[in-house]
Amino acid sequence: MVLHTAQIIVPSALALVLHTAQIIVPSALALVFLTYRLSRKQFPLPPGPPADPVIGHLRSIPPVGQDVFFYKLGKKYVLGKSLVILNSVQAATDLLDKRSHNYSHRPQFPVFELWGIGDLLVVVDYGKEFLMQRKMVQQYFHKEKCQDYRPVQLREARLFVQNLLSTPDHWSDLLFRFTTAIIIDITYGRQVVSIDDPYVKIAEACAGVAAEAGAIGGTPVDLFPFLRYFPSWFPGTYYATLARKAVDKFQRLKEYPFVQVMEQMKQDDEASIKHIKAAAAIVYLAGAETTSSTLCFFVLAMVLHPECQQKAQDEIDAVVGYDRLPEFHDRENLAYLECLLQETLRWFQVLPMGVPHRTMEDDIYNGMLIPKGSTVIANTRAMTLDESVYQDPFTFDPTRYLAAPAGRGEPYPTGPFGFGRRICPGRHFADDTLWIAMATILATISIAKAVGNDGKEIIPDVVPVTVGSTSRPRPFRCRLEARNDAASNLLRNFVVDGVGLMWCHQGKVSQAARSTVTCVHPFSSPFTTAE
Ligand code: HEM
Repeated sequence: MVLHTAQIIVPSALALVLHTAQIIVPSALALVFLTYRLSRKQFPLPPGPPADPVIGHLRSIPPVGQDVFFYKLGKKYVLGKSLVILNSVQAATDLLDKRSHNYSHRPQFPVFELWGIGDLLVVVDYGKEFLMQRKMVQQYFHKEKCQDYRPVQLREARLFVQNLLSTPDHWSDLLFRFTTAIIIDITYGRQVVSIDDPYVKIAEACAGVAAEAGAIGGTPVDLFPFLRYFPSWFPGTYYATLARKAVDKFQRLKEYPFVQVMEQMKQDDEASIKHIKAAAAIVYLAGAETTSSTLCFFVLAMVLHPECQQKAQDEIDAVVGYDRLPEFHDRENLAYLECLLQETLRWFQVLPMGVPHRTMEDDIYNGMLIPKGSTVIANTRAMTLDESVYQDPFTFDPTRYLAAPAGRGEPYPTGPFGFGRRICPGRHFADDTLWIAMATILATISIAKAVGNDGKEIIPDVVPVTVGSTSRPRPFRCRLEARNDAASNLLRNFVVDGVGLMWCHQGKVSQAARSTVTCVHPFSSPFTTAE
């Protein structure tokens, strides 16, 4: 017997629900289930599009561009059943924030389990293990604590632009190394000084695998976990096979840095070692690629909108001047740059559909039943394109946030960092990294369209590539040059402990060149006797 076939279609822009899998159960069991369901029958399931028998809507979900697919569908349907897509900030805050006690679980993630990292915070189900890891990460990344890491972020931002000017064509690789270097320094207490640093290589390898791994919680093997036990020739097992091949890369991400830290370790009990290892690994995994991809969107926006770049540079020149580089304390005086950062987060998101949540219990929302165990997805892409909130939502326009008459006073985007008890614990830290990177780049670098062999400017494609759950701009070329002599001199003169760090060119630098910038290293500090 096929369950959950009936759907009521209610046009609305709120959200929608899809039946990812309709289950065939023996009739006795179905009877129990149906009796149970009859008592809830006064509340309709949210509507969704027509489904196939057995596999439900599996065939209708595209492998790429799911955020826009759900955004368009959300204009037609309201909340639904097994897979609930929330397309409005209102629905997401009502459910994921205000009823977070019921919406903080995660669905099963067989792909992560096959990688051997099913115990990491981002995928671990709500419970004891979650609370332990979440507390640990939050303890080191709450807003005030993040100020401790600013010296490292500042140093790396300046090293990044120095290296950018030496090898401008590698700008997107350098961005990844920039965000990874910060994470590695504050997490494991190690300064990245070489282009071939093993920590960066490990992060790169894992990011590469994750980019090909399908939507988080949305691959056939996530929707039908039993597929993991089927041979690789069986339809729908592709992502399980891929995951098995990558297991060693993720184990290395978890183990390698930790082994290094163990050498400095005092004795500790086994349970805390396990939690610390997992918490450090998720920071390593979740922190670098997300931030560097957001910065790639920023570079794209600057190439396509030179007028916005000019406005931000004029503001920086007026506030910071020409004889120093931006510092964190300048932030409060750079209102346009603030809007530019927020507009970058709204324009495109690195995780346009966040990470799926799951309900613990049945819930009634706006007269509709959201059954226990539903997978709930906050579709941030749809929220940031909501015409009732943002005028011309596809246009990159930082002034939209300014009060009238300069702008329209539209709200900063809600959702790029998720919702409720699972909201990104690294958001304050990421915000600082994004800000100092943008401020330093704009103060020193001019970003322009590349010129092709035909002498014409190359206009990059604005539509990002969304593979699986993550989005980033399609690879594009651009022209990056020092803005003026003052900027060149400031960069040339920026040194760490008296020695400029051009690690892109020099490979490794000597111990003497290493920074003495001090900061607390969250996950190594519990072990080390003296830092
Ligand atoms: C621009 C950069 C970033 C973006 C856009 C971003 C976005 C997100 C989103 C959308 C989620 C899912 C939230 C939810 O389930 O509702 C998430 C979770 C998470 N993020 Fe971030 N993130 C960023 C940077 C970081 C950084 C720098 C760190 C570490 C320091 C970090 C650590 C985590 C962790 C540990 C989780 C899992 C939280 C949980 O499941 O309880 N993220 N992030």
